[in-house]
Amino acid sequence: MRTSDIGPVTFTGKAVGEYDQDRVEAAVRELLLAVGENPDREGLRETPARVARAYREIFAGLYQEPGDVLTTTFDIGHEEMVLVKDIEVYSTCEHHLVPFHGVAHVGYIPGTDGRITGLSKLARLVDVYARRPQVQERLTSQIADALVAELTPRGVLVVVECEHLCMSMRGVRKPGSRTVTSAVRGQMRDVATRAEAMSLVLGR
Ligand SMILES: Nc1nc2c(ncn2[C@@H]2O[C@H](COP(=O)(O)OP(=O)(O)OP(=O)(O)O)[C@@H](O)[C@H]2O)c(=O)[nH]1
Ligand SMILES: [Zn+2]
Repeated sequence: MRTSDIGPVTFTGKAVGEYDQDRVEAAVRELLLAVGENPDREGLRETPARVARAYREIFAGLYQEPGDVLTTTFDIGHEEMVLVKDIEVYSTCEHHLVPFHGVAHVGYIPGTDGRITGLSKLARLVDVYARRPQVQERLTSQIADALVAELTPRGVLVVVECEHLCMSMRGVRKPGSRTVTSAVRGQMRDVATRAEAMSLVLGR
């Protein structure tokens, strides 16, 4: 567990083993057989290997830590809010293993040392947690807690808005519905600060 001036932080959801390409390939072949398909027909012959390569990418975040991407920090003495909006999110619902996708808005107020990180690093951090089997609420809070631990900022706000294909293409079948989750830490909890951040998020 790591701590920061905003509070204790735990990270969960990392890989418990190594990515096993051969095993994924065998499992996809088995899945195709189980749904009644013929994995040896021409169009499917390469599919298990292809899916195994794709899953390596889709679940790459299982093998990364926030510290791997929040590598570049600058001490420029900037103490005001920094917000990156509309960071594209592609993740995988851990209940049905189908995608959910949308955008994340990530904002923070630097600590008293004025230490900031590269803007692209915020988007990379989103990917670390999105590229895992996920639920949207955990994705949102993990991004916030990682920023707290790595940057010791005075405040953090993360808003994630996604459409879940498990709700669109199957099940309740409600395409177009969007789920909004937020995680607020430290001084971003102050009513006026939070209102300023939310107005920046919503002012498209
Ligand atoms: N809170 C939360 N729920 C999610 C997320 N992704 C999917 N779900 C929900 O997880 C629930 C799983 O419910 P179950 O009843 O176990 O599964 P199911 O029978 O396939 O449910 P339906 O989707 O309603 O058909 C569903 O209500 C999904 O909408 C997420 O990111 N956060
Ligand atoms: Zn789902």
